[in-house]
Parts: sequence; structure tokens; C-alpha cells
Amino acid sequence: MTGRALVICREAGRTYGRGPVAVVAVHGTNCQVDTRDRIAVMGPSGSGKSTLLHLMAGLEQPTSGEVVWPWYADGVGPKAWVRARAMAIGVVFQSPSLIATLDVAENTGLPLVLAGESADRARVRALAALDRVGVADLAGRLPDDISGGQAQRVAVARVLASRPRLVLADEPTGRLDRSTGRHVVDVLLAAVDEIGAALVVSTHDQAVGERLPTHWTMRDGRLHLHPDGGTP
Ligand SMILES: Nc1ncnc2c1ncn2[C@@H]1O[C@H](COP(=O)(O)OP(=O)(O)OP(=O)(O)O)[C@@H](O)[C@H]1O
Repeated sequence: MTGRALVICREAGRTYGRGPVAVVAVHGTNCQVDTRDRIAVMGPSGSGKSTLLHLMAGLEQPTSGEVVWPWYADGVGPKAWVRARAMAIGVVFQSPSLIATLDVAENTGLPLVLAGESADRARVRALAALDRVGVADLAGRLPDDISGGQAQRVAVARVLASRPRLVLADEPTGRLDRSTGRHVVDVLLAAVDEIGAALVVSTHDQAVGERLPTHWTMRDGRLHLHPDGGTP
């Protein structure tokens, strides 16, 4: 913890299904992400990393405990809050999920347009974000005409365009070869430094975990924090 709290999990847990088929993806978890944190959540496939990140992003509701975003302003209506939170917490998924019929710049600016920004303004911010991750030259290309590594950098730019306070990257290198993955992590780290955002990366790849100073580990839905930073 190095700054102001952006998200706090208090005994937050998530169970899927009920009765004999219930799966506890995340057991009651206590953790906090602060403004300048750089955290790797390490753990094998199925250990609950994605579910934890989705809880922090507000994409999933906890079935026990609570997730709190302390910068929530009382009086903001639920719809406005969901929109504000989506802008402030950017999620990079394992698959970039670009829309095939929109070019790279349009894909990058889409969340801004959906949030009510004009198309012109969204384009300016999209181009700046693409430039920041080194793929401005791809702005007019369609997703089918770019590589997987380039698409993942576009997905990073799409998140950065909103200038989030917190970036949650869920196995962002999972589908990339090692050297492309390393490059995407470089880009992510440089970009969050530049915009002053906190970063949480979930990964089962030691090489990715080693790039971040703080390590949390997830095993069978239980999160272990390492106050001394921990080794991946
Ligand atoms: N929507 C869902 N419905 C039912 N079970 C789910 C759902 N999402 C996740 N799970 C289960 O919850 C557990 C944790 O999954 P989660 O995806 O969070 O793990 P993970 O560590 O991110 O794994 P991976 O790296 O493979 O994505 C797994 O047993 C998974 O099968």
C-alpha cells in the first residue's frame, strides 16, 4: 500500500451456482489497491484470479462481504456511478475483443463514445492513447489486419484512452508468445506510469510476475498477500 485506496475488498467472496454444484471461486478476501500500486496476482489456472479482478472492477457482484470504492461520491445515481467507475477502472482482458467492423482508432475510442464523448474528441484521445503504446500507425486498420500482439496493445490503448485511475489486466499476455508478451507488459508499465494509474496484473507466468514489485498469490480461491512484496 503506497497511496490512497482505490478499491477495498472486505471479506469479499464469489460463489457460482448453488447447492452441490456450487463453486467457490473466491473465498472471503481482504485486500486493498492504492494509487501507486503495481501488483501481480499469481496463481494457477482456475485459482480465482479473474474472478477477483472482476470483483474489483465491479463487473461481478460479491456473494459475500463487500467491495468498496472509497472515491464513490454520495449522491451520484447508480447509472452515473457505473459509468464513472467504468471510466476510472480499465480492464484489459486476455482476449483483446476488438470489434471487427470498426478500425483500430474507432475501437480505441468506443468506450469514450459510449460514455457520451463526441466522436471527434474520442478520436483525438484514441490517437493519443495509440501513440502512447506505439501503434498510432495502425489507427486506420481493421482488427483482422493486425497481429495478436498489436491487438493486445490496442486493447491497452482502449483502456488508457479513458485515463483510468486503476488498470486491471487479466492474463494480458496469456495468448501471446513470450517476447510479444514481454513487450505488452513493458507497454502497460510505461503507460500506467505516464498516466499515474495503479496496476494489477493477473498471471500464471512467473516472468510477468517478476516485472511487478508486489506479489499476491491465489490458490484455490484464497488470496495470500505478502507484506514484504513476496516472490512470484
Ligand atoms: N461464470 C462462472 N460460472 C461457474 N463457475 C465459474 C464461473 N467463472 C469462473 N468459475 C469457476 O471459478 C473458479 C475460478 O475461476 P477464475 O476464472 O476466476 O480463475 P483464474 O485463476 O482466473 O483461471 P484462468 O487463468 O484459467 O482464467 C474456477 O473453478 C472456475 O471454473
